[in-house]
Amino acid sequence: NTAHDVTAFGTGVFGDRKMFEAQAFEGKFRLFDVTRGDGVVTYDNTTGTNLDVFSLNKMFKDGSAVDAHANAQITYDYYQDTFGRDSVDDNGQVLISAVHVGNNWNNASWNGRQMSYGDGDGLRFHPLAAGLDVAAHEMSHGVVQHTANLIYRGESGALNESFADIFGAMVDRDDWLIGENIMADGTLALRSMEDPTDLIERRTEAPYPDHWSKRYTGTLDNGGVHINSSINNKAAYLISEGGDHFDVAVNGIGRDKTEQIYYRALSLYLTRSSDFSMMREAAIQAAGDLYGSDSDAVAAVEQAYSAVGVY
Ligand SMILES: Cc1cccc(C(=O)O)c1OC(=O)C1CC1
Ligand SMILES: [Zn+2]
Repeated sequence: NTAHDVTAFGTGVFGDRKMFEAQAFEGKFRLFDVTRGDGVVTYDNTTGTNLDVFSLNKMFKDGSAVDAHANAQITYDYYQDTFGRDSVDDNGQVLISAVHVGNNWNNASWNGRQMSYGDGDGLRFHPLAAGLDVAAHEMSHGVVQHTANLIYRGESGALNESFADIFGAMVDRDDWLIGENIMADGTLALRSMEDPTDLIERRTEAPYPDHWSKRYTGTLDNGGVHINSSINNKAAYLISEGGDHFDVAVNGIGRDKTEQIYYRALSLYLTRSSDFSMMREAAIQAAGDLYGSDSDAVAAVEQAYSAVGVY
C-alpha cells in the first residue's frame, strides 16, 4: 500500500477554501506534496511526532496547516517560474513548514532548515501561517542563506531582512505591505515598503526609517535588522513604482524588472558582509547586465538609492 499523490482540499485560518497537492497514505491523507522539488511537507508541531497532518478524508480542517502548505507551494512556484530556481537551495530541498509552534507565539521563522509559524496571541497577530507574504518572507530567508548568506547583523542583516520582504511582496503581489492580513491590533501591517514611516517600530517606538540618515544605530534587534531593512525596502519600492522622495525623482520600471534585478544581485554579486553601499553597486551591475548600462533600469536604481541616501 504505497503513497500516491492526490488533490486535497481545506479551509485556511480565515475560512477560505483552497485546493492543493497532498498524498494518500495507508488510507489517510497527509500534507506531503512530492510534485515540487523533493517535496513540500507541512506538519503540526503540537503533535511533533508526525511529519504530516493526517486527515481521514481529503478535507483538511487545520487552518494554519492548510495555509502554510498552500503558501509554501505558491512560493515554491514563484521561485521556479520567475527565476528557474528549484527550492531554497536550487536543488529541490524539501520545503518543511511547522505550524502551531510555541504557545500563542507572535513570530514566524526560518531556522536554516524549516519554516515555523506561531498561532499569534490574537492581540498582536492572528495565526501567522495565514500570511502569504509571511511564508514567502520565511522561504526567502532560505534563499538568502543559499546565495549571499548575508550575516544577520547590522547592514548585511538589514539586507537579509529586506530581501525577505522584497520577495515576500513580490509573491503576495497586490500591495507593498508585509503582514497586512495577520495583524490583530488594528495596525495597517507589520511593515510598509511603500511608506515605511506609516508604521511605528515597537522597539524604538519610532517610525520605520525611509532614509539612511534615519537609520537605527543601536544594538537592539541585531543592530536593527528588522528596522533598517525599511531603507532598502523603500529603494526597491521606488525602483518598481517610482516617486519623488526627499526631492529625488525616481522613474519606476515595474515589478517584473525589479524582481529580476534583486534576484541577480542576491545570487551573483552580494556576499555575506555586503552593506547598503555594496547593495547599490550590485543592483546597478545587475540592472546593467539585464537591461543595458544606459537603460531606464540602471537610472531607476541609481535614483532610488540616492533618494534613500545610499551611495
Ligand atoms: C513576525 C516575525 C517576528 C520576528 C522575526 C521575523 C522574521 O521572519 O524575520 C518575523 O516574521 C516576519 O517578519 C514575517 C514577515 C512577517
Ligand atoms: Zn525575517
